[in-house]
Amino acid sequence: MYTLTDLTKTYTGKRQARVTALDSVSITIPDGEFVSIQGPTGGGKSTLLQLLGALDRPTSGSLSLGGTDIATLKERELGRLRADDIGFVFQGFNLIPTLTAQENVETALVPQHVAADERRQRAREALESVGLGERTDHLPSELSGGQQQRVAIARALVKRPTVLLADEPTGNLDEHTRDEIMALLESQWKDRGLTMILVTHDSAVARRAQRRLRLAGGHVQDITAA
Ligand SMILES: Nc1ncnc2c1ncn2[C@@H]1O[C@H](COP(=O)(O)OP(=O)(O)OP(=O)(O)O)[C@@H](O)[C@H]1O
Repeated sequence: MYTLTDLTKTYTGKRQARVTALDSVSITIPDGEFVSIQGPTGGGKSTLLQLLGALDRPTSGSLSLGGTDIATLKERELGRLRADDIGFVFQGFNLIPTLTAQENVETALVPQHVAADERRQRAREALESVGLGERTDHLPSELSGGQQQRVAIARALVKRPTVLLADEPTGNLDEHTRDEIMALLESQWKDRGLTMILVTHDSAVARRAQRRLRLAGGHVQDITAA
């Protein structure tokens, strides 16, 4: 479970004034929940996802995942948390263009020191689970956008995380492919009992979540019933 208490993040640039990206946000996200986050540009969505993903630390307040306070972890421990527990999916897929689908998925297991044989086996299974068992030797440039996102989802899930964070995962896809990717994410969420947190500008996507949050001006609001 995530517990956020008075979570605040400010950025201080060299020349610009201080920006409060998140302003005293307090929410809990139970294990296994599917949450969507919407809101205007600059509202703080990416900042929140970065904190939830242990990619950055809050300025003040606390953020705990399963009882571990992320704000107090050392860099190495943050790295281990990211490598073991948190899968990321991005709008732009972020695949390595010179590696095949299979190799891209295997890279997620390197920080976990999984032996090469097991890496190959698990990556193949992950690609099969996203419907790409026949495409393991293709380069990203040889795959469609939807297929590339499937590889990225396999890469996020092959390490068996407890949390999946997705930043506009369907932002680069047409409506039909968007629906296919959402169906895939939802089936993986159910099968694996993941906590899934998804940032989106697309209300059709956001409505599929169990709980809908809106972030604007650094403040969070529950709009599930809206
Ligand atoms: N590294 C940074 N340095 C300074 N200001 C930043 C930094 N990152 C974000 N901000 C500011 O913090 C605020 C929140 O930004 P954030 O990227 O979290 O919003 P967002 O809701 O994800 O927006 P978008 O929908 O455009 O991606 C904005 O005012 C932004 O300019």
